[in-house]
Amino acid sequence: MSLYCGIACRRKSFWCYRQLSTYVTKTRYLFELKEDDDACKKAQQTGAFYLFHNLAPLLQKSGHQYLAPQHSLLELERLLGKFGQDSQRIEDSVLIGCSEQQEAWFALDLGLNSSSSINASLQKPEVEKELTGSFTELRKALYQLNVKDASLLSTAQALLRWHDTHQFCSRSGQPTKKNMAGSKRVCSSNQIIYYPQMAPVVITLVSDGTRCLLARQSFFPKGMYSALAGFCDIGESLEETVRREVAEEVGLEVERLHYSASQHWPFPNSSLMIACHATVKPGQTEIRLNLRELEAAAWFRHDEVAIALRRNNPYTQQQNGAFPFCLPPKFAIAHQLIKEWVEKPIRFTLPV
Ligand SMILES: NC(=O)c1ccc[n+]([C@@H]2O[C@H](COP(=O)([O-])OP(=O)(O)OC[C@H]3O[C@@H](n4cnc5c(N)ncnc54)[C@H](O)[C@@H]3O)[C@@H](O)[C@H]2O)c1
Ligand SMILES: [Mg+2]
Repeated sequence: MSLYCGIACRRKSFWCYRQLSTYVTKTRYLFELKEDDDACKKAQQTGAFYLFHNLAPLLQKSGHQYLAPQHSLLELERLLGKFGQDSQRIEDSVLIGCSEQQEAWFALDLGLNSSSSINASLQKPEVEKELTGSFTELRKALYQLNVKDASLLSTAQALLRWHDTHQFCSRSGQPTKKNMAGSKRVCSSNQIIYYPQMAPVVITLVSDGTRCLLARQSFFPKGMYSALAGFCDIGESLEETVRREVAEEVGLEVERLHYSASQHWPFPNSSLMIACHATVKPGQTEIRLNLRELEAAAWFRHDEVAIALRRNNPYTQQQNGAFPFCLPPKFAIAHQLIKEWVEKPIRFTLPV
């Protein structure tokens, strides 16, 4: 990493990147691509594309892992040509990041109806055969993707879904148009700009000092338990949401709170997961389950949770009936929160 220069001068490109650290250079480059449609279109020529079909990413199996293949613009144009589509469709792609060498990464959904092309969506089996991969449900694939691909595909899916569901202005009813990068949509009749949104959600690992509280919803994979989660209501602080959600879902009063980390989560719509540890008042540990929200909740001992964490792919192992319960995938912040609780004592800072 070179020294952070702090001086941004305008030259040929939007920013002069000389002397900036790799991270700052990358960030400024992505900013430029979001602001400048021509620069973004140019970046597509040397960029890499991740393909989706109805929000399922194209993946290739390699042993027990899934890999997310990248395609060049040329390969994509050839593919669209083969299936009778014009390359105009590439304008539906969204920018999702770039490499340290400033190779821009894009995502394109070949299954959703395209706003920039009159042709219908591409048929999934034909495309899978052509690209020697399969469009796989992202939620299931998360267990077998590396963290970088999981994160990139989650961003891509969330952005593609947002564009698919925000094609009209909610004030005028007129179509909205995306910019080249897909970082916003604009209504041409009144110039209202729409930006992709995330709903804030708190996820809390409640502890009584020696045990932690895990719960499951009926749609979770069989045997999977996670920390308590809930959407922030309008007007609430993070602390108020934690206190309300824990009371609503398991009938307990949270005493102290410690912020841990945050994560974007694409399912079922974009959320910003804000992860916290919390304790309950000593002696007040009796769970009163809210059956409208949860199927089950229980206190788990440290050693039980530590064993569950060590399993490689709890989902598969649970299906075999070998273990009493399993935890969310490594990539999920719930997993990180539980791991943190198992590995080190938490210093509680915030009273609620
Ligand atoms: N990344 C992780 O580790 C992880 C772990 C657990 C849960 N989650 C996510 O957290 C989210 C919230 O958890 P939950 O379902 O227990 O929340 P919740 O306890 O608030 O219950 C969901 C209900 O809240 C209501 N609601 C209020 N505001 C809403 C909004 N903006 N969007 C949707 N519904 C809203 C709806 O009636 C919905 O049925 C879920 O989407 C889930 O995917 C992520
Ligand atoms: Mg909940």
